[in-house]
Amino acid sequence: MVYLNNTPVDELLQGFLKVLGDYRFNSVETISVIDGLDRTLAENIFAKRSVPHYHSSAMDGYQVRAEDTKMANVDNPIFLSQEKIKYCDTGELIEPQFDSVIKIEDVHKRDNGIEIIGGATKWQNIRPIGEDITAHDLLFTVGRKLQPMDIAALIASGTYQIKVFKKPKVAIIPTGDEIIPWQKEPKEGEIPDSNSQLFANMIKQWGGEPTVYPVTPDNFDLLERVVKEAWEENDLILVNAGSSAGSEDYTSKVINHLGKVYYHGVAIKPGKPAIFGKIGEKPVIGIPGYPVSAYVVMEEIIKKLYFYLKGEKLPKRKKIEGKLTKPVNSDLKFQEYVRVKVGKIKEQYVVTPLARGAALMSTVMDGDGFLIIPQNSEGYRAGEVVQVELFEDKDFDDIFVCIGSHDLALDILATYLAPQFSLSSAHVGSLGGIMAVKKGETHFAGIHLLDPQTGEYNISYVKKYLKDTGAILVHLAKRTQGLMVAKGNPLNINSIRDLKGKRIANRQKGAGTRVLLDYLMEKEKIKPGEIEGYNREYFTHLAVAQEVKSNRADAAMGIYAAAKAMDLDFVPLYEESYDLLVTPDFFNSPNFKFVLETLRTKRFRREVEELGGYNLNKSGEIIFVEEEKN
Ligand SMILES: Nc1nc2c(c(=O)[nH]1)N[C@H]1C(S)=C(S)[C@@H](COP(=O)(O)OP(=O)(O)OC[C@H]3O[C@@H](n4cnc5c(N)ncnc54)[C@H](O)[C@@H]3O)O[C@H]1N2
Ligand code: MOO
Repeated sequence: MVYLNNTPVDELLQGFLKVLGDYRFNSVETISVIDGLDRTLAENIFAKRSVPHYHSSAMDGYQVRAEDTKMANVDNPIFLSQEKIKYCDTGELIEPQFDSVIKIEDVHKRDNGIEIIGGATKWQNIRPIGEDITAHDLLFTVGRKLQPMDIAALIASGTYQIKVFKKPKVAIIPTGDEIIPWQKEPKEGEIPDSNSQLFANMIKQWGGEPTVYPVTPDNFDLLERVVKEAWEENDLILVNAGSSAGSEDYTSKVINHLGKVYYHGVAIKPGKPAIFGKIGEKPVIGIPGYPVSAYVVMEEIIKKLYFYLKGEKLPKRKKIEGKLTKPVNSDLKFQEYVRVKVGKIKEQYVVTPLARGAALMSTVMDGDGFLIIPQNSEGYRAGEVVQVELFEDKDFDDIFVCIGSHDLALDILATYLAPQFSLSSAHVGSLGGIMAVKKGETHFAGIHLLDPQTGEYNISYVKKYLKDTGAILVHLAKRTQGLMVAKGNPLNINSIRDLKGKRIANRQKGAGTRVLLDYLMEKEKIKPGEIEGYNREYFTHLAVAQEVKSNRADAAMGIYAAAKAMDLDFVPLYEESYDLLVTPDFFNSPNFKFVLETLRTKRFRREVEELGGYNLNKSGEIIFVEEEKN
């Protein structure tokens, strides 16, 4: 074994399966058929009896002999006396002397019998023995994962006990001195054990039986004891964290002591420090600690291994192709798993890469899938068509893409759209939003851009950038922009002039708030060099508010609601117009009508105004239309 080598993922999987030889998760147990949902059959099943197991009536009506009805027609009604018929309900046994059923609505009841005006054919409205399932038919083969109708059919055809594969037992061993049980409130430096539940629930989704062991501190003997115990009780053992090069990473030492490590380090990112070993015949795997690294190793390696050892077909991720909105670079040494958001604009998928950090659970939570960049590839350019493997098969028609400046009103709007629709938003600032509308990469964008010449908001930008594409500007809110300062305003900051010599947290170029700050600074003839932190950029109101809150900045330009959310003081400076810039296509779709109607409701307006610093009297008003030119 080479310590922390860099084995390509496919080579590792093949090699490790070879190491595991004939080992399989194939213990079998017998269970009642009614407990069989989602269980995997370990036997072939043949029908014990036919369904139906007797000739039965398919309708409510009268059993007759077809022969007796032959002559009946409209002009020649036939009367059948009580002895020649028998009433039956749907599903009832057909008596041997009869061979046909006439529906109740096709007969006229008479005293002592019925009258019919049409002949019945033999076997009409009768379900013969075995119509559905015939005794001795092969129903299912080994490996069938039982579904609700399967279980119903098994019961109907006489199988009550079934042999299924035992659920593979998977041990999950969280380790690390900083890791505490998930129920405890963490102090600084402590991390609640969230990964174990990630693993346990993935294992459950795969039909396995996870057991989470107590958190084990970074200690060789303690870890060895838990691994031994878990090894006795389980089919697969997962040890979490302690896989990288740090001196307290005991996982590989313990595996090597009890068995052997075959691979340490795989050429994927995130997830590279994973460990693959074997104790006795059982696989023992060390999974990296960062949640996304852990998720990638589970999805890409453990899942394949698990289904192989279970003898089941691997559930594959659905793939779609879409246009990349931003470039993604990749490390040549690794196969990279970039989490992406997917939107569907005019029948085309657009793919936006999310942040890359291996610790960012939110990138899996908010993401729709993986963009997998092969080893030895430098990545992709913006505009390239790329393939995405979806985490879940979704209906993208019900997802509205909103790329632009962020506002809390959009979050509230999202709560009104749910559950029919969801809002997939990316925060790239107002100018970024305008460009996304122009390039057809979003349905709409939130924008608030001041025209320093006219003092007017948004319209001049739409005229300038969207004169060919066309777009509709719909008003969302008037909101108060100002300075967020520490509680009690200890530095007595009351105007833009007071920022001189102070530390600020600034918004990124192209953000409406940044344009406004520059405008106000220009008016006061203040140079960027006179304000510390002018060049430190953040992407949201809350991010800059957080900087003030934690005293890394004295002030930040932003909206009242963000100051309030962070319990900061607020110095109001300017009322701006925050509008939605909508593509003509989306504007004319029924989906946008729903948005527009929501913006105009009292309830929505009031809820946003309650955040403070908002006026929604005119939300939903169409303020400017730039016609589409062909
Ligand atoms: N000097 C080096 N440092 C690191 C390297 C390296 O090559 N050299 N690799 C980095 C990479 S890449 C990864 S991935 C991580 C893997 O780290 P470990 O598997 O050793 O895990 P830890 O260091 O113990 O933890 C990392 C991170 O994950 C959190 N964690 C751990 N267990 C849990 C849990 N059960 N629930 C939630 N979160 C958990 C842990 O607190 C850490 O924040 O190493 C890099 N470092
Ligand atoms: O492998 Mo680490 O998992 O890149 O972040």
